[in-house]
Amino acid sequence: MNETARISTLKGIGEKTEKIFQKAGIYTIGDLIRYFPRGYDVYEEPVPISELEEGKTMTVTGSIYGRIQVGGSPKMQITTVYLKDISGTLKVIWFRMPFLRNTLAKAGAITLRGRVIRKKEGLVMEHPEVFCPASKYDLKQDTLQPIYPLVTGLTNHAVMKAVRQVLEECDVGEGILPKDMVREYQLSDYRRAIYGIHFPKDKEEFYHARKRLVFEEFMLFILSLRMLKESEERVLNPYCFRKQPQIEKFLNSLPFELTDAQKTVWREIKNDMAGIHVMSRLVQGDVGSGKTIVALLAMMYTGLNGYQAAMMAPTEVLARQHFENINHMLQEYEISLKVGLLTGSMTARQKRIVYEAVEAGEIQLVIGTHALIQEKVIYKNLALVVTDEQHRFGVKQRESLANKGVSPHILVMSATPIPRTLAIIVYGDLDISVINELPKNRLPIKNCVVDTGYRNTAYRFIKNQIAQGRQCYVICPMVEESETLEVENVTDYTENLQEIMGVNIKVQCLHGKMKQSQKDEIMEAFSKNEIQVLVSTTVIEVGIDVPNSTVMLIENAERFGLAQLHQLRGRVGRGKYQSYCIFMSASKSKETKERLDILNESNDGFFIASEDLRLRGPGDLFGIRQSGILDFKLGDVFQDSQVLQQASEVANLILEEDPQLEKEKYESLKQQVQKIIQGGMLETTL
Ligand SMILES: Nc1ncnc2c1ncn2[C@@H]1O[C@H](COP(=O)(O)OP(=O)(O)OP(=O)(O)O)[C@@H](O)[C@H]1O
Repeated sequence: MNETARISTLKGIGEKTEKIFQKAGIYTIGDLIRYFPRGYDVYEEPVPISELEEGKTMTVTGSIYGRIQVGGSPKMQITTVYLKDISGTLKVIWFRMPFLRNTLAKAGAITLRGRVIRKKEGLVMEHPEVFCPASKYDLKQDTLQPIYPLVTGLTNHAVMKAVRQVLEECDVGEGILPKDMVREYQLSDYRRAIYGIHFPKDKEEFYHARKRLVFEEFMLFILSLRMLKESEERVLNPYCFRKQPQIEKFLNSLPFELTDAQKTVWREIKNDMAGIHVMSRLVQGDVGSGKTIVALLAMMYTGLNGYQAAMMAPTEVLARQHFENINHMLQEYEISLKVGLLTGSMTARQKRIVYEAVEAGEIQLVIGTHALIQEKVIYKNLALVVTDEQHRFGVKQRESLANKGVSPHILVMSATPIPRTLAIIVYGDLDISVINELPKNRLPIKNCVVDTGYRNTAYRFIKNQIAQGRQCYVICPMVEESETLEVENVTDYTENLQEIMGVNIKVQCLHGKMKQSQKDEIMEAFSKNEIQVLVSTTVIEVGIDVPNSTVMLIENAERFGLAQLHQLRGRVGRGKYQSYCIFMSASKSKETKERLDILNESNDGFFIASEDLRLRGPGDLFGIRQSGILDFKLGDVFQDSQVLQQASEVANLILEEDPQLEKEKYESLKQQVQKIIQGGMLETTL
């Protein structure tokens, strides 16, 4: 019997049963071997009847006391007995098992394992598994019994029986990992791993079995991804980028020096742009780490080389902010490049003027929302597109540009703090740069978590900061599921706060329902310090950069996720002044406190992400899981991040040693990789 044999070759699986197995996706012996349990049931030591607990599955040993009754209807016969031990008596019932009567009648001591429920007459054990004589239970005690995912008609027992038969009669092979690697990483032998995942003797055996299989699963995936990437034809770089002395001059005259991390990333980008192939690079860095300046450098570099660059921002407010900043810098440093803004809310006439200038090449740098790509903008010679991860510059957009005859360099900016190995998987088709340090002049943000009783003190603190020339954000209490209420809420809150702050301080609200032009005006006034306190919903979450703002007061902090709070807090602490974040919470729950304390303790996005993971479990960290990219059969990219790291290292080593997997020892590995690539299983990632 080999792996490709149909499961009907197994004893006891006829045509009808085969169909049921097929519904669960099990066609062959190989499918069955890799039909892993979704959990395990532990057969614990029997307890005295008096210690049984309602709602639990438990085990008791005793002897039958009194008569064995079989009643109910002919269709639903119910067998009822009483089991007795020295601590008490328990009623036990079985459904549709009248034949048990004979076994039970002859039994001495028996062991029963089943769910305990409460009925009128007291605790009852319903439909338990019978071990007769009681000593039969010894074999099962302390073992882990697999619980398989099931479909209608398929019982756990049927899967267990079939798997057991296969493992007894079939050679499961040696797996795809070469022996030397198994030894080096102290992985379990493949046969033992397969046996151990289905029928582990104990938790340790399960752990080792799972580790081996997860390792294999991750490595296969990463290897396939890399090989696919290698085999893909990368577009040759049609652009000619030369050194631009003006860039060096600009860098030298900036009021700050780039951090080492920024310098490295900038070098990587320059190399890419002058390289053989078109760039596809992700720049990852925590909030405020200085990604934007690197993107601006890349854009200037493009412009100075005689090409056009486009930057797609996630919101109009942000697009305008980038537009103002870059314009300001170009003027200040006398760089003669022209910048255009293109957003959805502009009038048709305003847009047409920009379109024409872009087409004529009079504008070299275009900043905008995704209107940049969606609408019919014709570029004279587009050579760079900067975008953010929310607008992942996917295959589709690339195609739509390619159709217009352009394949620009692509630069994606991301503030999502995910580990590098994971980033390699999530952003499979991009090269990755990491800005892993904050600018030197930064003072760590001082945090505090307080209850609403502290509000007046917080307001006094804000007044004090404003008296010193600084500015503040207040994130308004959230109102669930009602945008209208939320608007009312922000407006009322603002009026109230204005009264408290007095006439010399300008308090202004900002919310998503406002007209774009109004939002722009407010943001501009705020960046000029004509407004001192900005009361806002979370619209300011992404990317707003006003370094003079030093206080962030977040009302109802308990209602936000950790990642979102970290992004919000990232709006302060962006300049040379000491900044503060006040998380105000109306909740007294212990969990909320524990969550907010994490932010109180640390300003590090990676740490916060990992703590978020620890508290919430591998639910949906930053929405990545929702994308469906990371659905592995056994492995969990968050929980098994160490194994992922190792698997990634090994994949690298293998490809370095044998890029085409031609050596004999990699034969089965190669077969699996080809199966994955040809089966299109990686398409969601690329
Ligand atoms: N090396 C540096 N030294 C000092 N200040 C810097 C440095 N690099 C950038 N800055 C300043 O720090 C602030 C934050 O930088 P930037 O907006 O580029 O961060 P970011 O990584 O894009 O942040 P976010 O993810 O929050 O949008 C800006 O005001 C910028 O001018």
